[in-house]
Amino acid sequence: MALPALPKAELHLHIEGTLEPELAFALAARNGVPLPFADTEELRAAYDFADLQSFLDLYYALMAVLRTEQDFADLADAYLERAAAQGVRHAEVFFDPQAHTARGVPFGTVVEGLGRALEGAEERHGVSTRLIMCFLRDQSAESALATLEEARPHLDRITGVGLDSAEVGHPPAKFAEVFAAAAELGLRRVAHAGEEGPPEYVREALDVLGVERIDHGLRAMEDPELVARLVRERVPLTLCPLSNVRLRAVDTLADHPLRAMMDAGLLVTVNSDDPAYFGGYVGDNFHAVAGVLGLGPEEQRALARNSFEAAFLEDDEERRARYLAEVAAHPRDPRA
Ligand code: HPA
Ligand SMILES: [Zn+2]
Repeated sequence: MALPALPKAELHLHIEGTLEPELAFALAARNGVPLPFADTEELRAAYDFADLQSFLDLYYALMAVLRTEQDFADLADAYLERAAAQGVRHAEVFFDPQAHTARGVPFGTVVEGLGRALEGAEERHGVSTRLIMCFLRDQSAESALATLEEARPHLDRITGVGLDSAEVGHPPAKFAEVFAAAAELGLRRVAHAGEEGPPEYVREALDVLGVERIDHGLRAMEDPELVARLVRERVPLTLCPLSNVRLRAVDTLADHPLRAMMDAGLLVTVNSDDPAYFGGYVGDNFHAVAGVLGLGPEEQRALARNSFEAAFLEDDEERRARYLAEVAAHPRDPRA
């Protein structure tokens, strides 16, 4: 008998990156949107990325099939079902509103569709949720500010803001004003930094944007002083091992610094980033690193605890305590 999946929170997940080829083709048919691929097999064959940008090009192109509130609800519900099957009890979900509004899909269509699926997730899948709106860092600061304005009527659905898309050449400081405005509105703050960009971007995200978690943060390891600070301040890092291999931030999974980061005392978590594109959901990421980096059951349990500690659950500490108790009570594998 297989053991039940280890309970965990997923904190770094782009909902548009959960668009599986089968759903992409179903939505393309439903909406009459042509796709430049003959079938799912041909589409999957395109998932051979050289770097972040080569992935982003396909990621944005495929979003063309997402048009209606129902499309966004279906996308999120499909993710939540898969995530629940891999032990996810709490999911903090990113979305990229500018990628949709730029092609004529209203902000409200996106957020109401996603919001509908997320609010039903506890009952349908046993997963609690938060929604985090990301600004595209390769767009202008003005566009980010306009997006925050569009979000105002929907803030009851949005917990925080993030920063994603092409990193190099777009330092966090470019978004100082919109992050300050988001903080004024009571929104939590995170940012991608140190995926392809230098350690300086991690420092800037903390000092200029006031972020509470760093998404990726891999390249922080090049800067021992920064590592010491991240340890001292217990800044969570949301790592995505399979993503890092697919986008060539690391050569192979065996070269991934996850274990070194744990050993350095960093508060790291394991996440899936864009699971439809990178070969696995969060449980698959756990299995892969456990096998290749030799993480035993207690180390995996520590990663699961970290995920609940790093979650934005300050408004529901009872729930956080319940999830941590589930991790503690998770049955030990008698073979381990
Ligand atoms: O891995 C990523 N990095 C930056 N931006 C992104 N947008 C979706 N996935 C990613
Ligand atoms: Zn990401």
